[in-house]
Amino acid sequence: MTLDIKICGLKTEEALDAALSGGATHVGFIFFEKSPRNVDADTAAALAAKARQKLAVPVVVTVDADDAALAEIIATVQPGMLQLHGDEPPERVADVRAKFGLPVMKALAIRDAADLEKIVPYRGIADRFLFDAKAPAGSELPGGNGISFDWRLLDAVDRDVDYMLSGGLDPENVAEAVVISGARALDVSSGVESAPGVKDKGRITAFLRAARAADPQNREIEHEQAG
Ligand SMILES: O=C(O)c1ccccc1N[C@@H]1O[C@H](COP(=O)(O)O)[C@@H](O)[C@H]1O
Repeated sequence: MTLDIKICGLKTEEALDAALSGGATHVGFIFFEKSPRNVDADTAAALAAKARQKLAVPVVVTVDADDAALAEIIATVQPGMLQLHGDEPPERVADVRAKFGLPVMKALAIRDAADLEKIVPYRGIADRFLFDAKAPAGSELPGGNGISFDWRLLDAVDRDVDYMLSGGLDPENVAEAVVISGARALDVSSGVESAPGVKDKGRITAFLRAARAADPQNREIEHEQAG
C-alpha cells in the first residue's frame, strides 16, 4: 500500500486540482467558523463531487458539531469520511458513526508519549486516527496551527493502529517525517499555504512529490522495475 495523503482546508478549484493531479488520496473541507479555512457547504459539495470523480475521498472536518449541523453538511457534501477534530468522547464517535453511516477519523492531540494512551478508549470505535500536535495556548484552532510533535513517539504505536500523521508538515520536512515516523498516511494544511487559508498550488505539488519520493514502498517498486 502506497501512502495515503490528505490535503486539508481546500476552498478553491485551483487548489483542489493541484491536490488531485498530484495524487492526493483524500481532500479535506473545514467546517469551523473560526478557521481561515472554513468553507460553505455548497462550495465543498462542488469540490467533493470533482474529487470523487478522481477517486479521492472527500473528508468533512468538524469540531464538536451537533447532529443537526452534521446532518446538513453531510447531506450537501456527501463526504466519504468524517474527521472529528474536537473533544468528542468515544461514545460520541460511536454515535456519529452509527447515525450517519460513514467512517470516522478521530483527531487526537499529541505532545508526549502519554498522549498516545488516548487511543485506547477509541480502539474498535474510530475507523482511523489523526495524530495532530497540541494547539498552542491561546489558539482558537484545535488544528491547522502548523505545529509538529516529536515523530519518534509514533514508534510506540501498535502496527495495527490505522492513523494519519499531521501537524506542521510541509514540503520541506515531509520526507524526514515519513522516514522517522514510519507513517503510512499523512495530512497537511497550513504547510501548503502562502498565507492562512490561502492554498499555494506549487506547495501542494511539492508536498505530494516529496512525500511520494520518500515512501519506502515506492522506492521498492522503483527498485524492482530497475532490476
Ligand atoms: O485547518 C484548520 O483550520 C482546522 C480547523 C479546525 C480543525 C482542524 C483543522 N485542521 C486540521 O489540522 C491538521 C493539521 O494542520 P497543519 O498541517 O498543522 O496546518 C490539518 O491537516 C487539518 O486536518
